[in-house]
Amino acid sequence: MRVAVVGAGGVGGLIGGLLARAGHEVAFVARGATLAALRERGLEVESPRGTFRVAPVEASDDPGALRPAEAVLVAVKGWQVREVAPRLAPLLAPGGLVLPLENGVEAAPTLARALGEERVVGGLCHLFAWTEAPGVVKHAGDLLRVTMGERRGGSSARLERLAAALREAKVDAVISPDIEAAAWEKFLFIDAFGSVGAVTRAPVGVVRTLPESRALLRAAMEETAAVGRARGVRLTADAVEKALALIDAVKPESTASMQRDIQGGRPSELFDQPGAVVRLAAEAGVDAPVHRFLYAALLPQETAARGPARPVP
Ligand SMILES: NC(=O)C1=CN([C@@H]2O[C@H](COP(=O)(O)OP(=O)(O)OC[C@H]3O[C@@H](n4cnc5c(N)ncnc54)[C@H](OP(=O)(O)O)[C@@H]3O)[C@@H](O)[C@H]2O)C=CC1
Ligand SMILES: CC(C)(CO)C(=O)C(=O)O
Repeated sequence: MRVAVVGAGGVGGLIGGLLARAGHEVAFVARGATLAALRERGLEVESPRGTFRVAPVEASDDPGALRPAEAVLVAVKGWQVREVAPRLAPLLAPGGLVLPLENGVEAAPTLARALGEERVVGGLCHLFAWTEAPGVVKHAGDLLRVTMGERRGGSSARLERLAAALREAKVDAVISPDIEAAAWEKFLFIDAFGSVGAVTRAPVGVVRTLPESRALLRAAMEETAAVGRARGVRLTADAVEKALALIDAVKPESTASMQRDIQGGRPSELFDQPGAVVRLAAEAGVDAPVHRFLYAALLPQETAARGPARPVP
């Protein structure tokens, strides 16, 4: 299968690298130091599912310079989706699909507005990966799952083909009957994990153990679930309990990627996670005081990292 991966960072480098190792034809949209490294040395992946190098690597910073693909995997940060979406049309082969892998719940609608509803499926991933150096990706732990689904619900032949390719690549591919609910389930987990982690500056083992910070985690999750339900998302009654169980299953020293970006003084997905909850709550007429606090408390640091310009929602 020919696959294009937009963004060769933690998620895109790992999944694209594994697909290439399994014999699929993979092209990357990358830029700057990452593009230079891919062209000079190829892509290096270190994962419990194998440590290997892919070389040569087909890569460009211009989506129009790459041959179209049957599947386009979008693995940039949430705010970067809005920047790249209008440039991706030339990457899509006739009948090709776009799969977003971002945290948050806005990547798929953003891509659908830019590329057409029919082109875009829903998606998300569960894994811990990061860029060690440009073109060098590390993956830790057993978790390596991609969940996807047609946005109108259920599966399709095109998703089955992509799932088969991912499984050949040793990625656990799951097709969800309700991808919107699956995305919100991940969202209420990751937003609370990252936002409360960033505000407390503590790893999950500390946050989940102190009763006061555990209560904040739960309150954030309940608020996000209420916003989702007000918007018609079919979250199960035990969605918050399931998200808390996931928090309890994570290694105690873990932090979420948004939290690491905030603590590292880098631009983060603040506007795509707690900022999005505040925005989506206002649209749905739901009060979201916990997220208004989390967002306000983290905004000065985000502004310092980005300068005064905010990404356009
Ligand atoms: N890392 C993880 O473990 C997980 C992450 N996620 C989610 O996946 C998404 C991606 O995260 P992650 O992989 O960690 O992010 P990274 O920052 O590691 O990777 C994103 C990559 O996309 C590149 N990029 C951004 N814009 C462009 C562009 N216009 N053209 C070419 N390349 C571009 C970036 O380049 P540059 O460095 O130049 O900006 C970077 O290499 C996020 O939404 C995250 O929340 C979900 C589950 C787990
Ligand atoms: C917690 C984790 C690794 C789970 O997939 C994640 O999504 C993130 O850190 O952004």
